[in-house]
Amino acid sequence: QSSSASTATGPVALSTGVPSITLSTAVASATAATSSQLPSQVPLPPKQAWCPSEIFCAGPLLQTVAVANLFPDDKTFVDKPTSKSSQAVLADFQNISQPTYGAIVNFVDSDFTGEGLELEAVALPGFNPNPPFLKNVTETLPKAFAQTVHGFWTQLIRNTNSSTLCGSSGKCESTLIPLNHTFVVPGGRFREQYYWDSFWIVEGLIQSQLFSIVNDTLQNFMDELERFGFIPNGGRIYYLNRSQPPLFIQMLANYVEASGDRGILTRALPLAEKELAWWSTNRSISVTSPFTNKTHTMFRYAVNNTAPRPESYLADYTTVNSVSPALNDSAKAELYAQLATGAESGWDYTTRFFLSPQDGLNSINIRNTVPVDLNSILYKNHVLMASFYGTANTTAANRHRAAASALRDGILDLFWDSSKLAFYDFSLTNNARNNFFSVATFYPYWSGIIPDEVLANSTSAFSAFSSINLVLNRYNGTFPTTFITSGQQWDAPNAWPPHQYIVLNALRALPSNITKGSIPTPPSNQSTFGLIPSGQLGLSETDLPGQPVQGGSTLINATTSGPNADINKGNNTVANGGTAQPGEGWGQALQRQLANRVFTSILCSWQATGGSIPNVLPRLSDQELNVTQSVTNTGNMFEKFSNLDVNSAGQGGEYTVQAGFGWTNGVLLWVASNYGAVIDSPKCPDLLTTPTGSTSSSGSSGSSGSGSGSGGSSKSGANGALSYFKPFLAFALASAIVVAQL
Ligand SMILES: OC[C@H]1O[C@H](O[C@H]2O[C@H](CO)[C@@H](O)[C@H](O)[C@H]2O)[C@H](O)[C@@H](O)[C@@H]1O
Repeated sequence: QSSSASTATGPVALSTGVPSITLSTAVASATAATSSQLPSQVPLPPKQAWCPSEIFCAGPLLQTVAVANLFPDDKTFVDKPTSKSSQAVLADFQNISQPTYGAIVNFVDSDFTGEGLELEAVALPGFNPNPPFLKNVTETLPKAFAQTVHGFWTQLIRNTNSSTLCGSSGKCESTLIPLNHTFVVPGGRFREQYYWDSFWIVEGLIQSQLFSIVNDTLQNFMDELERFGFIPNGGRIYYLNRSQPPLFIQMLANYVEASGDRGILTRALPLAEKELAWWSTNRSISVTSPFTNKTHTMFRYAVNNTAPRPESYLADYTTVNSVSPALNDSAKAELYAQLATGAESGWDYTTRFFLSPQDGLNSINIRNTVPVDLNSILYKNHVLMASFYGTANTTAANRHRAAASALRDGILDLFWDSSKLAFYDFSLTNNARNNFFSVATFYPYWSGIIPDEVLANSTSAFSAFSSINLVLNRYNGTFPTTFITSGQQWDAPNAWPPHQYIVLNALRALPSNITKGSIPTPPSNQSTFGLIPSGQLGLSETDLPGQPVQGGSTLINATTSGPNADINKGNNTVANGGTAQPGEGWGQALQRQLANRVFTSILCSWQATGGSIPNVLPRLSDQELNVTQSVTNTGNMFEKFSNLDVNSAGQGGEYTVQAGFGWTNGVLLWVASNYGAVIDSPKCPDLLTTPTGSTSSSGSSGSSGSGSGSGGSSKSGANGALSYFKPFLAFALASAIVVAQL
């Protein structure tokens, strides 16, 4: 990226009583001399029937703007409504005689407006600043932080406001899918409603007793089911070829249980059936087990797509066109389909779904993978549907019970490895279990599937969960997505809030008779790695990611094996793991420790980026905040975290780490509500003296910790730390080189 986009930031006029949001509108910026011609382009991909816009979907206009690389984030352009009618925009594009950088910048400036302008902030009527769940939190600082985070909802509530487009003519075009009801956005570049994010947002809203917003969220999803037959990845037309992990039924169940509103089921049950039918028709596959020879109907992510994702056009175009030797058209189409499928899984992207990790993203093979998490989610959906119908409709209830039972058989047959005591994905390519360990191993427990070997006794149950013990002892932060450091955002060292929730709920699902007794001690001269069944992680101890520690004046990796590798081991507990409770078993101890780490990670990274609470949590000094380039910031609630620090955001992937952030708020509130009695005040590292300081958290997306950023993504943000930019710069540089070569 030879020049960065600048950001025009201005307050948006809002009516009284509505929280003010700041729209940061990225300004197009040429990445070469304005008079230079754009790089030559490869032939256009086929038009995508599901995405007919001639402006925002695959076609000459989008490819030309993408190749010009005007914005640090590909999503910026496709989120900019036009400022003229579609016909006028297309005519202006046709009239560009010389496609120079300058001509494309002028075109975008004159024909498009600010990203996110079709949205408006909405007040939360009757917002209660003191929700009852706060009574569950004992200590002063955790309680004050939970209350602060509860207040962040006010910054993330949106309505569609198409009237802001094109004055009163209403003929301008935007990618936003208008929604009839209020919704909650994740934050930062994610300006629209997202499917699986909403599950954790709903969990938090339930703690906050904001039931009408949960109802609105569900009504929007039901409208989408009526309109499209499925729930799209997110609220933009460029997401209309794919869904995301199907958690609608589970949101519905949690809402009905918390609010008592069974009335919603009249509308919801037929639409839930419609969603399940969509997954069966479009995403099921018959798999004959090499272990038992039984045939199971299972589910996979599988998007039909033969073009770059519009919101990541240049990224996909670069990935596909830089493979060496060059791919033919059908191989390109297959890779585009795999990339879109990765996005459908919610894990975009991860080594978990790569055929050969050394070939990286080019080898993504998710369409030929049967994922343990997706099938566990669908199993639980059927269990919940059976209970919704209950005795009022025993035929339907029995149908769902049978579907759940069949899926359970498939999950235990295909995914469960009884010698390693772990669940793994099934590879259709190799007709075998993938020997790749990830946090997805905990989904079946969360869904209520507990293998007999785990139920057998406390020793084998602990073995199945021993990786959590390793993480808490060996690393400073929370449970990583995988143990492979790849630069992809769903790999180490990134730890995502939703997954901490899954791990905690997996532990909660275990019966108490197998979680009694204290956490086992490793064999002599071994670390907690020695408690993990042989081969479970698929890595030797020394191949695990290193944990940086201060070594004199520099950072070095902690010892990688033996007892000293457990750098966070304390007396009866782990650092930032709370206080051991009388009589707690190992299951409760692991939950208490992980819940404290989650709280610590979120709070410390917020404080390190300028967060403070009057009379409870002082604002750090400018000298300290300068370390994270957060002197003018008020704290970031990050979307993902590093498991190497408790005050660091995650990194990697195709966009910079975002702040806001819906699911982080949701998980924090859920943890506060469920573990508040055992959450201690976090001990945040000193930014000036600890190794974490030099690489730790800072503003990322230009949004404040309160999640107020509704626009303005990433690199152009006011407070971005260089450490966050590095992966992107490497990617951008690679993109520029490839584009230049084309
Ligand atoms: O623009 C790239 C991709 O961004 C989204 O994915 C990431 O953010 C989502 C919102 O928080 C989250 O649901 C997903 O798990 C993240 O990986 C989007 O969902 C992708 O479809 C999109 O291609």
